[in-house]
Amino acid sequence: MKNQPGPVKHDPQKLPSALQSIPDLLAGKKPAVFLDYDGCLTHIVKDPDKAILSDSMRQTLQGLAEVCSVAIVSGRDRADVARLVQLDNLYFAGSHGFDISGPGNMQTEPGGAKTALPALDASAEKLKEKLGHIEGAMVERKRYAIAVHYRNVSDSHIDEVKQVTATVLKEHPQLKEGLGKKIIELKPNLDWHKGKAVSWLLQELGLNKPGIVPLYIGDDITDEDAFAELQGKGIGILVGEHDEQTAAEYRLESVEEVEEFLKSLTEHLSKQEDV
Ligand SMILES: O=P(O)(O)OC[C@H]1O[C@H](O[C@H]2O[C@H](CO)[C@@H](O)[C@H](O)[C@H]2O)[C@H](O)[C@@H](O)[C@@H]1O
Repeated sequence: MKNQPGPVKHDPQKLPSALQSIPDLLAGKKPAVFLDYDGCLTHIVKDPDKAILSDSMRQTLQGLAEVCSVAIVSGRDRADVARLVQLDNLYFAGSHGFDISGPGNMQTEPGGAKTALPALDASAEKLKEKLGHIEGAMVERKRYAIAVHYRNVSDSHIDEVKQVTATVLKEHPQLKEGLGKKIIELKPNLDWHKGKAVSWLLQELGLNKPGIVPLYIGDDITDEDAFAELQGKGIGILVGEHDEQTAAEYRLESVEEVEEFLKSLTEHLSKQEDV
């Protein structure tokens, strides 16, 4: 069997700004908008519980969801991100896409992650026990993932956090490692990620059609799966930058630019509807 070619990667700094490109991005089509949460809709902060959505971003999302389909695709627990966003006309894919809900009582787990629950339970307990003495280390249990946070750990203890996490991971082949901004994640060792969740939603919502262009906006390494999945079918927009090359094709500088972009997109679509 021939190897599939990988996604085309770009230098984030050289990407064109999505803000100046809305008509080009849409090319006369209607968008379906997929958004990451942390670092995209809210700034990265020290305490994950303090990453609160601003009222103005909430209003912006609500307005956009009135003119096109909008989904939040997050590494957070689905219930957590839904509670932070507080809008009922959006779709939510939590635990990196393993746990999906939406309007009309949609609630589903298409990645088949249930089998990983015992390993996740055992690992979370072990990690809490083994990392409890390290100041600033935090174990965040999501339904289908665990994030080990080291943002608030002193430099001299970060290696210990990484080593403990690697040891626990090794004991559970049902789980695999994921990386993010100052976190190491333990995720079900399955062929499922944010990109697959986006494709699943497009199919399920009847959005796989020529008149629709899927847009995915995110800032982190885990968003690369979605950017790659959309190459040739839609458009990835990277917010800021991470440490690697990106499969996104456009960029936005900051959370503020994400909001400006979403507002302009809503305005553009509302004008189209008035015609
Ligand atoms: O996919 P996302 O919606 O971007 O979620 C990714 C992770 O976001 C959260 O952690 C990150 O944001 C925190 C708050 O700003 C920050 O303290 C942390 O260092 C970041 O890694 C969340 O806590 C994780 O569960 C998500 O996986």
